[in-house]
Amino acid sequence: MTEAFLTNPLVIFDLDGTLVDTAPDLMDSLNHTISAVGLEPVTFDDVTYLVGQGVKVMISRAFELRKTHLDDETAAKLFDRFMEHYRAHMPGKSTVYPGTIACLERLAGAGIQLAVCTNKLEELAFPLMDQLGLTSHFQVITGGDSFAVRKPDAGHILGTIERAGGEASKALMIGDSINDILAAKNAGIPSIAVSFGYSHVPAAELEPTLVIDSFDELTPALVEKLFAQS
Ligand SMILES: O=C(O)COP(=O)(O)O
Ligand SMILES: [Mg+2]
Repeated sequence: MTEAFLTNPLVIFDLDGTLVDTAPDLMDSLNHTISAVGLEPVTFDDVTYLVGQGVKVMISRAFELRKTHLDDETAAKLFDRFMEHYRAHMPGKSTVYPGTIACLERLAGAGIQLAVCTNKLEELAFPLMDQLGLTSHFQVITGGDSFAVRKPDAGHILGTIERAGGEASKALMIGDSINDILAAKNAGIPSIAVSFGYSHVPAAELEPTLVIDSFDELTPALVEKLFAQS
């Protein structure tokens, strides 16, 4: 119910590994990319190490995994190769996690504002969200290149809150990786870690305010409780 809140709270979602299971496509495009230089394909087990800091970091980490040097010129070429492949196959096998849409509708119905704060580049995040029918649920979507900094820098979250017309004292971050939880801590806001994403350690070890195993658990009452505690 809208009157549950005096000011409009803002719930900020991460994208990859939180709203959308993008790993199969990220891995397909990454393997297509690194095959150009003969690097051995990565596997699904590597996802938690590779994903979280955007495309450039993902490519450089694949080279680290294979103990191979990556020079700047090759990195630039491989970045273009990744972008072309990922864009061409979008939305591919990526799916919205179960219970997500119902959760977004439940929160919005209670007068909660919704935003996305992803390290994915805008030119990938925006069309992917469009194609999965997610865009209209959010007031604001910011990507890894929307500001001069990105998660885990507080500036990414604070910039998202500002664009949404929200207040840090009434904002909550929900994500799957250390970058999300650290960014929330750096911004001084509570956080929820989802246990089903691409974290390299169990969600509880990220030390969020709370861990959830499904969006079915995320209710307006829970959001209100977290603000009351913080
Ligand atoms: O694309 C990435 O590496 C991370 O994206 P995310 O911030 O939405 O998890
Ligand atoms: Mg993520």
